[in-house]
Amino acid sequence: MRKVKFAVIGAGTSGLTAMSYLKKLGEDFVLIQGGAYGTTCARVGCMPSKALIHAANHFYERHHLAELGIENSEQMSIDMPKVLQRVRQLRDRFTGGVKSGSTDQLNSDQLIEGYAKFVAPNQLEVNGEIIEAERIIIANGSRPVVPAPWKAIGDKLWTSDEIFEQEDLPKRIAVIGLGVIGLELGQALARLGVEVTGIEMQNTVGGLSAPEVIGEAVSEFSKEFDVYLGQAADVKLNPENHDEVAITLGEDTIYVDAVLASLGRRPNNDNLNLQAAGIELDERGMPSFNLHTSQIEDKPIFIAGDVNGFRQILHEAGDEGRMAVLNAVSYPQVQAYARKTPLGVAFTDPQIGLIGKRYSECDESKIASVTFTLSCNNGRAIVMGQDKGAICVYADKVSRKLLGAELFMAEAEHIANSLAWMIEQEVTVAELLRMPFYHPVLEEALQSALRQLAQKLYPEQSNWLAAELSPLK
Ligand SMILES: Cc1cc2nc3c(=O)[nH]c(=O)nc-3n(C[C@H](O)[C@H](O)[C@H](O)COP(=O)(O)OP(=O)(O)OC[C@H]3O[C@@H](n4cnc5c(N)ncnc54)[C@H](O)[C@@H]3O)c2cc1C
Ligand SMILES: NC(=O)c1ccc[n+]([C@@H]2O[C@H](COP(=O)([O-])OP(=O)(O)OC[C@H]3O[C@@H](n4cnc5c(N)ncnc54)[C@H](O)[C@@H]3O)[C@@H](O)[C@H]2O)c1
Repeated sequence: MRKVKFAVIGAGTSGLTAMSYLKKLGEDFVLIQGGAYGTTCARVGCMPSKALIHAANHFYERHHLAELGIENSEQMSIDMPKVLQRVRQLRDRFTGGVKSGSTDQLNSDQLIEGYAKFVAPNQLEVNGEIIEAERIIIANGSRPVVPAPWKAIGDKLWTSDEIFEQEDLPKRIAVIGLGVIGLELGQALARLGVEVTGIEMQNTVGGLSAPEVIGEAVSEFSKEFDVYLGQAADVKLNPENHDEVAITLGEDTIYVDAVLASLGRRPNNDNLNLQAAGIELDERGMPSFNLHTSQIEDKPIFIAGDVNGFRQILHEAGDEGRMAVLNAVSYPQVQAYARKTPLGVAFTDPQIGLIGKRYSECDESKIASVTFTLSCNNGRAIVMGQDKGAICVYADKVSRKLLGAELFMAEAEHIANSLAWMIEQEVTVAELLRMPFYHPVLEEALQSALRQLAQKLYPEQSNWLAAELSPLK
């Protein structure tokens, strides 16, 4: 048996953040990593997906160059194996960078390769070895949801773990689940020339909840690939041709060459035998933990990153790793930390930005909201050929503070970040309007939406000409 003060399970973004702090402090720790190194983000997540999207968007631009007077662009062709090879080259560069700055720097006492599971409240077993740790940080991530019956289609079933490994792409792919992964990859595949069928069981895409923004998004994506909403799909091999997958959607059957399942990600806590640590699990198999401390019950055990099932995105995984390690070090004293304003971006074209409270989470009687469509009048969007999409902004009627926004517009990533900072600062709509907006920029669409919102929020304000200026103090 090995005894250590700290054990960190999982060398992903969250676990590495925690480990690096323990290393800096010169603490006695082990990092236990099962599976490939380099983090989900760099290996099969954020980075390879953005590399594929980048190539797809450049290729797709050929359809719009003629209207700018640039000729012959429609004759461009694509070398798919080369596109996929570049994705893997970039992935290797990113994972190499992660590894050289983290796990490669650990000695054999600090790094254990293998899958950890609890055998007692403070004991983990890895490869038959028992590690006794005073404090444990669980950061072992998540994996794609794959319905068991779908596995019958064998290697025609892909998730984000398999897609970037392909040497080439087939003619027809069904993307089932149009959340963030399904939309990002589905649109990229379509832009690379694959016939994509997108299927989503809810009546929305990409996590949007503001009705008019959903409408704009569905209408835009439907121009590039077939979109079926409110449909649960049945997936089987075509009994008459095992080279094909048959997807049943109500009365219809669609035949494809492969299926990309993008149905969400399941926390990996189920491979940890948490019951042996005396941890109670709820009906979904999740432990009870504090979102502000990362602590599980009152135990010296902390849970961070995708495995806690809270917000499965990178900056949250990093924050939770920080919170978990600070509290693991100070245990039994634990500090509660504020969570940051929710912020999500889908790297589609146009992009989706979800900031602050979701529109669907708001009590409509307590908010004022405005939806501004980009086709209305935004000079920069028109010049860029991006005058499509919509912005929904909403604020509390009493405090007049901005509560959230749902964006479907070009380069939403930048406005989404700025809006998250503003909501974090609890600004009112009037305060926001008193900030500078450059011309001609896409932010002017936000300014237009905020002006309309202000008309609703400040009915007493008769002179908006003055209201956008701050008197000199
Ligand atoms: C296709 C895709 C695109 C994405 N794009 C974005 C994006 O653009 N922006 C964004 O913010 N987020 C994005 N994400 C989400 C982001 O990648 C994750 O939120 C983040 O990587 C989670 O980090 P983590 O540390 O919790 O887990 P991980 O990085 O998954 O690390 C957990 C590690 O623990 C290991 N492990 C599992 N079980 C055990 C065990 N029992 N013992 C030891 N080790 C174990 C796993 O093998 C893994 O290496 C994307 C995800 C995917 C799949
Ligand atoms: N840009 C980003 O930040 C980014 C990109 C990719 C992934 N991620 C993270 O990865 C996580 C997983 O992404 P995801 O897109 O797989 O999950 P998701 O939860 O965003 O979307 C899954 C979608 O699949 C649908 N679905 C589930 N079962 C279905 C079925 N049987 N038939 C049809 N539709 C079904 C759900 O209704 C949902 O809309 C997300 O939580 C996200 O935060 C982030």
